[in-house]
Amino acid sequence: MVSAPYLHDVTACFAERIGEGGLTKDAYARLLHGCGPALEQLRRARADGALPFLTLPSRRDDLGPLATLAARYRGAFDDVVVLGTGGSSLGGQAIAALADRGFGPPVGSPRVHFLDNVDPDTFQALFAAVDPARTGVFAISKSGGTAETLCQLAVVIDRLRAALGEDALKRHVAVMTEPKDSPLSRIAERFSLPHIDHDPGLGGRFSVLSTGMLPALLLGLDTAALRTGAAAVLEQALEAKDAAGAAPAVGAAIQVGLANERMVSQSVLMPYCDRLFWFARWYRQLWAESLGKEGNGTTPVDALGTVDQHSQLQLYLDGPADKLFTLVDAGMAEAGRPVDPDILDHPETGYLQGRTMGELFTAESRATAETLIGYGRPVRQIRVERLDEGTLGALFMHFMLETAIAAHLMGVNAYDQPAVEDGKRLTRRYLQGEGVS
Ligand SMILES: O=P(O)(O)OC[C@H]1O[C@](O)(CO)[C@@H](O)[C@@H]1O
Repeated sequence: MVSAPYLHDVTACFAERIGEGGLTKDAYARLLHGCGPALEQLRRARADGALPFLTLPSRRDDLGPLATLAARYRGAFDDVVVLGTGGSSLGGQAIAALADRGFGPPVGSPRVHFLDNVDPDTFQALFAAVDPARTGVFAISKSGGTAETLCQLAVVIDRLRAALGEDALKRHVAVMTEPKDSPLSRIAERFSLPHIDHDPGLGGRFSVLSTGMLPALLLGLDTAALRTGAAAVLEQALEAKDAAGAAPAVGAAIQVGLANERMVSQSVLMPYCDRLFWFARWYRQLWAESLGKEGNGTTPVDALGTVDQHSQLQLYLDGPADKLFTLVDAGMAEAGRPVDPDILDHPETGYLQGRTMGELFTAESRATAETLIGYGRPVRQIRVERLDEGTLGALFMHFMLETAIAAHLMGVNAYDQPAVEDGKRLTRRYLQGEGVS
């Protein structure tokens, strides 16, 4: 059993059963051995700053400008719209879900809306719902050239300018992008918008501890705790005496080993916690875009317990045996009020009487894990005692490291996404009129 600060029983269910199925103990040991150089590479990258996602957890100096902007936005606006897509949006959404469960933000915070698509209907609905004078905008794009984000921003600026005048834009709109000439940085310059630098070495899907900070600050979350939780997992993994003691390395070896043996082609992340719904979406991009290269990779599937027990579990148990399951238990066993037996008094529901919702949640998570194991499916469980900024930061770092190490084992570059460029080129050609009848 491997444990890290904040995360418990990270691989327990499966690591103890290696050798029972197609992944032999020898093959697993060889992969674990291969994690040694991967960890060494990460140590070096942290020391020389080559991978900023490894140095961000211990930094605080970059938070100043974000805190200043967040304080101004909190004071001036009822609604803040975060524009951007992929890694420039999903991390922020995963963090925001900690504070806003969909029923409104905490007292003193604006409503934070993430618009990551270019559906005109959604934008129409947004403009109908917000008061321009009380609305702030934060556009995030690492490259500064993503068509969707530029189109979103152009549309929003147009609406704000019409409502408030051009001079007001610099108070209502800010951007986060690389410090270089780009379509986005030119817009910022032209309208004198505040510009927060996006670290050029920080790929979008590894940027959550940077791009997610403004949403966190707007919603009154503790950004230092997010980074401290990430730092604890990083420290534990990189200082472990061998790969077997580094939970992300164990996770990577299991995932890659099962894929090599053709035992899995999909990786299902199923938290039992609504607040981790967006975390699973964030993970989906991280795993897919980092590893899906040259025929490698497994398809990440984001699921939610208990909801998907009632929609996906039949397939998971009795469909193709091609999935690895990672269940996340967010320590809610004690939460909620006990069910009053006076209200639920049917003899068939005696098992619920006096039990809390949290107990039902936890029993279902355990029952699902054991049922999957009973069907011979590879399962691992991650337990956090309590979901908060620290444990969420820990989860982010665990999966970023696991992905980086898996990429090393597969021999692919985790930090690029060359194939998606083809579709972008074609989109540009269509919009320029080529091939459009
Ligand atoms: O932050 P940017 O540069 O706008 O990119 C957004 C997203 O688009 C991608 O480049 C893929 O098209 C992702 O890797 C990235 O997270």
